Amino acid sequence: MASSSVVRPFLEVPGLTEIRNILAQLEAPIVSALTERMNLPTDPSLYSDGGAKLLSFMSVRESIAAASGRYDYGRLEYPFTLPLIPPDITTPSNSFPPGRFHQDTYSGNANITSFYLNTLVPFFNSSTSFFYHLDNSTFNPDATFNLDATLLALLSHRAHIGKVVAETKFASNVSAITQMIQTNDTSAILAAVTNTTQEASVYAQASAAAMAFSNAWLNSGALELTSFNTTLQSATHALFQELIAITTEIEVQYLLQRLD
Ligand SMILES: O=C(O)C(=O)C[C@]1(C(=O)O)C=C[C@@H](O)C=C1
Repeated sequence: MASSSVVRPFLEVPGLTEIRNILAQLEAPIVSALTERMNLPTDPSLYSDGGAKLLSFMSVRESIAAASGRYDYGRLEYPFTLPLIPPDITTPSNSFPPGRFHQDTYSGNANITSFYLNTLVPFFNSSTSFFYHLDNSTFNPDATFNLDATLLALLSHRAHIGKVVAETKFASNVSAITQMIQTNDTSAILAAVTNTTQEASVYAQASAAAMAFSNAWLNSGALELTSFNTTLQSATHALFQELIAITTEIEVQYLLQRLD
């Protein structure tokens, strides 16, 4: 992992249209993982400790992932259980011109974990499992935590792409946003990064993905209630609503530190 003493590469961020395409490409994997997870029964004891068991499961995976560079500079993947990469510091000899990625200290992972445990886990109440066990057992804690970890990593990656969304917005509106940063005007920054038309299009795409996945599961003869479609739509909507809020907060926090 890069450290603050190592010279970091100059990473230029893509334009807004390209980044929105990148965000859109994460919708199907997220809804797919959500659909899978909703079709595994949940032993309530797995989460009765406020998520401690899940985080301890993830910490082992994240240590292995860190060793292979998953959380390195510019990867836009931030661990839930390990220290974060040190921030960039702008100096006269090491300037960060608009359009160049600038690492800050903020992570949205605590918000993602709390949303996951409090809002999404209650949707995970399937009584059947797609794992077939000859002894008819349905509980499978390892498979369950694996999907949780996969889904959480996808949500986190998607939300932290907000850092490059923020950078590209900064580059296209430097003087106004610089003034907002200098006056610490969080509400003006929030207004500058919010685009409700784009949010509506994210909801529509996520909803279309949910429809396609639930139809695929139902058509495959999966042991699903016919209400699965509606339940998946509700979970998907709740998820994307929160994901957009967390992405937006990551954008605001990134900009507040942009000139540091
Ligand atoms: O596409 C943007 O402009 C973003 O800032 C990303 C995003 C999102 O999370 O999808 C977040 C906030 C905006 O209000 C709209 C969409």
